[in-house]
Amino acid sequence: MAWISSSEDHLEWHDRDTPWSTSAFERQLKSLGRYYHLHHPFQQMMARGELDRDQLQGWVINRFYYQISIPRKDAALMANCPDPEVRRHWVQRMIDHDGRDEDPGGIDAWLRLGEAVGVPRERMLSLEDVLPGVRFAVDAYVNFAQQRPWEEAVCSSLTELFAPEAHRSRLATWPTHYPWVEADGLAYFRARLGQARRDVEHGLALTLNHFRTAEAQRRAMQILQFKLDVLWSMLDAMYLAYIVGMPPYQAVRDH
Ligand SMILES: O=C(O)c1cc(C(=O)O)c2c(n1)C(=O)C(=O)c1cc(C(=O)O)[nH]c1-2
Repeated sequence: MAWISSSEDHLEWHDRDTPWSTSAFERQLKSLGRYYHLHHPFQQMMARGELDRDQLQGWVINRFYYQISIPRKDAALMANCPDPEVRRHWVQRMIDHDGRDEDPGGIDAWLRLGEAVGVPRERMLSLEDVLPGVRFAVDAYVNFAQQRPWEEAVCSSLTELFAPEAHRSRLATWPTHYPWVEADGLAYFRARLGQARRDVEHGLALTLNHFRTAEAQRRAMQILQFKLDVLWSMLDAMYLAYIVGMPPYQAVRDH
């Protein structure tokens, strides 16, 4: 059985050689939002308040590996990009995560989120509870940015089109469902609402401008689907470990 990332059945084409107009291309990219990790059963459970403390902690711990990898991904993209105009803009993403001067940045905000859900900094920084499947998925994203042309790496960041809805959902549901999480911990999600909007305007404009032929636009759709696969696979690994109760090597340990 083919899963969605190997199928183009859901795309609307006039014919395979005619590119979409810019607005149709944008619409097609946005249509992939239906595969965003917001709709994964793990995040659906999170939004319904069905995760216990260990499961919520597991998500925060594993997502930390994503958080620390994003600026490495952005540095790789910039290393491949000869255009100073793009780099001047893009560098802000690294500053958002790594911080500068008085601003401790997004990685630090995620560590504070960890503390708010009861995970000490040292445990999160140790990365020892990061699941192998999450590592592989996140590393695939960093490798992609290292190995592919920078415009493809820009396109791969476009899942951020859909991220504000995920942040908003957590801000809306956590205080009710997880009242034991200290409210300050949610600052990361709040900060991302504005940052993601700014980032995505830039990334989308670059993508719409660069991928112009029908073939290139198909490639852009595949790239965005690849990134959706990264995010979905991370949650698959977490679901298996924390919801099904089958972390790696469980079967071996049980014998
Ligand atoms: O919490 C989320 O659901 C979520 C998703 C994504 C994403 O779609 O990749 C990002 C973020 N958050 C995020 O906070 C963030 O800084 C970010 C950067 C990027 C990227 O690909 O460059 N994605 C995301």
